Amino acid sequence: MPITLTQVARDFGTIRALDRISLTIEDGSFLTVLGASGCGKSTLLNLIAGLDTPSAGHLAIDGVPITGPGPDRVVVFQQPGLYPWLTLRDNIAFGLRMQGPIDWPRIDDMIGIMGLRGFEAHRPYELSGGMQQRAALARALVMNPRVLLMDEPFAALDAQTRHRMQSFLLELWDQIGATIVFITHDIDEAIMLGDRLVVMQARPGRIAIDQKIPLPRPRHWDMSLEPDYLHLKRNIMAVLAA
Ligand SMILES: Nc1ncnc2c1ncn2[C@@H]1O[C@H](COP(=O)(O)OP(=O)(O)OP(=O)(O)O)[C@@H](O)[C@H]1O
Repeated sequence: MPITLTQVARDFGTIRALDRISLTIEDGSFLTVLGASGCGKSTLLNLIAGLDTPSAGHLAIDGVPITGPGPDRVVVFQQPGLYPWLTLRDNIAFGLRMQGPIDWPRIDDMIGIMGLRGFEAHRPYELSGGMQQRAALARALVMNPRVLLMDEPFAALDAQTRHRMQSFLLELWDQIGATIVFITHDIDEAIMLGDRLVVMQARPGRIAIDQKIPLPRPRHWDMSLEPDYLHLKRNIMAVLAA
């Protein structure tokens, strides 16, 4: 069952951050949301996460109104936000503490999947940026969310690490089958990752493009030289420049 947004608006004082957003996000799909700074991307994500409430319209998941955060929806931010005093393993387990006894074998499996084995006892400052972000992703995934909300999760990484993390996320998504809503400033990242792409425009924040990405999976970077890809990218650039 999908996430549905119906005529959603969000005002901050006189600023209309989002205006009449209607969107259906299919279960298990990968939606990328692209737009210039200030067009309401984070506001949209926060509403889906239940961290904020709309000024008008409504949001639902499986037809049930979203009234607050829930364990079915987990957010991954640009900054990994690991606790500096905890080891990598304890950081990853942190979210599960609230839910009763920690399933340590599951934590250790996730550490393996993330390629972090051997670093369990390290503190965040002893890890590279990419490793910290993988730990943040692991911390989110051990919660077994149906929906992963990602707010520019790779924006702070260098280009190479970013490419590695993008490929890694696609492989992971293939295995976990969660719905992903992924916010980015980066056109190539938006096209390369998503099944579907929403491009937003600012003041007020509105959907300017909402379309399926016509590229087969698995994705490869050399697809970015194909005519379909370049055509889509050119259309998006025109909208972003408008
Ligand atoms: N808590 C808030 N109080 C007041 N204004 C806000 C608040 N949150 C967002 N806004 C305003 O709403 C608009 C949309 O902000 P939002 O952070 O959603 O944009 P964004 O597309 O995520 O930007 P960026 O890419 O820079 O993160 C902006 O004009 C912002 O100043």
